Amino acid sequence: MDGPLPPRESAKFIAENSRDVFIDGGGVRRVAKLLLAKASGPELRLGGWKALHELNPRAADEAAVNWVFVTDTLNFSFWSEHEEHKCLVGYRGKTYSGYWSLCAAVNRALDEGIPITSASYYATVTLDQVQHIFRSDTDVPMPLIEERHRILNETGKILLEKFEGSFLNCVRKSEKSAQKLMHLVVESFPSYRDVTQYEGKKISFYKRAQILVADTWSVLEGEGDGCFKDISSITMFADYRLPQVLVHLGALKYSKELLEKLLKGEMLLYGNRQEVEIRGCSLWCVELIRDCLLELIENKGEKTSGEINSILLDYYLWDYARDHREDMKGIPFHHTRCIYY
Ligand SMILES: Nc1nc2c(c(CN[C@H]3C=C[C@H](O)[C@@H]3O)cn2[C@@H]2O[C@H](COP(=O)(O)O)[C@@H](O)[C@H]2O)c(=O)[nH]1
Repeated sequence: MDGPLPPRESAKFIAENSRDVFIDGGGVRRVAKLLLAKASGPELRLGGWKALHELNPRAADEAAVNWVFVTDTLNFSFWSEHEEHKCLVGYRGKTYSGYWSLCAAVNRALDEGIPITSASYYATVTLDQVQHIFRSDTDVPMPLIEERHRILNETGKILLEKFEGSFLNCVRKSEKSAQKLMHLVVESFPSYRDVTQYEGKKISFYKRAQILVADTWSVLEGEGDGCFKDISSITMFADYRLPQVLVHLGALKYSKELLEKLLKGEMLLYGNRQEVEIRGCSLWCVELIRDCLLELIENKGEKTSGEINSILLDYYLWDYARDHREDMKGIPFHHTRCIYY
């Protein structure tokens, strides 16, 4: 049976057939120009992953790779129905929300002597222990906590059975190919199988598998086992934040009907046509921004610190969304509750 279209081809197909989400060529060029000004800065380079984010591991060793694996295994669905009422985690004097609340909880557990990044621990961790580890400082728990527990047990058991309990062994089996690692992750771990249908075709986004490869590349600083020769074949990660920031920057537009639905906070089911169009057009939009940016860099003869790829653009735009939360308040993000992003 033939597999789904790969993410990049899926996104192109969706963008060509989309009925409620559109890419704005002028907006794409404006975003590329915004990024051109940053091309030689600290944000658009591999080192930013550690330099700009205090919760990410400093090391580039096996423990750091297993930290990335467990956080990206749980890297989904942090949004809350009411923005002012959400899960928060305090860690070392700072309060974290969203994705960072997950990282803060992982680091807090490690500080408490709980080996949350060890497969031999999370393969049999109980729901009570998971609720304690990811406890919130507010009365709003981290969303999908039961699913997170189920996925930890499932993933831990597979990592023990197939990769002697360490994700670094999985990385080494990929022989420094980002594509091979992405497919090995999707084949081995069911919760990473971010695939659905669109207009009769099987399509894939593999959002968590792609960000896992990207974060592995980042934590290993692009060297040794993390020196993936095809890292630039990884696309942006189709989550719920990137669409919001692309609309805010004018590179993506919604139909009136879809915008009204999102402004009302209506839920979209995973695999729903409009949800797929939001994710697919966002992915394709970032590919076009990257192409435009690379052209601008070449025309300007701009020096960059290394190859600019969709991963670095994605990281930058995601961080931009975090830093401009207030400015983006009027732009809705789509509400889909699932384990894939
Ligand atoms: N496209 C894209 N989506 C990303 C990330 C990250 C974390 N990566 C950072 C960590 C280290 C690196 O330096 C990266 O900067 C999380 N997410 C997704 O966002 C959503 C959470 O959003 P909020 O509710 O605002 O926290 C959720 O779907 C989550 O899966 C990314 O980078 N790109």
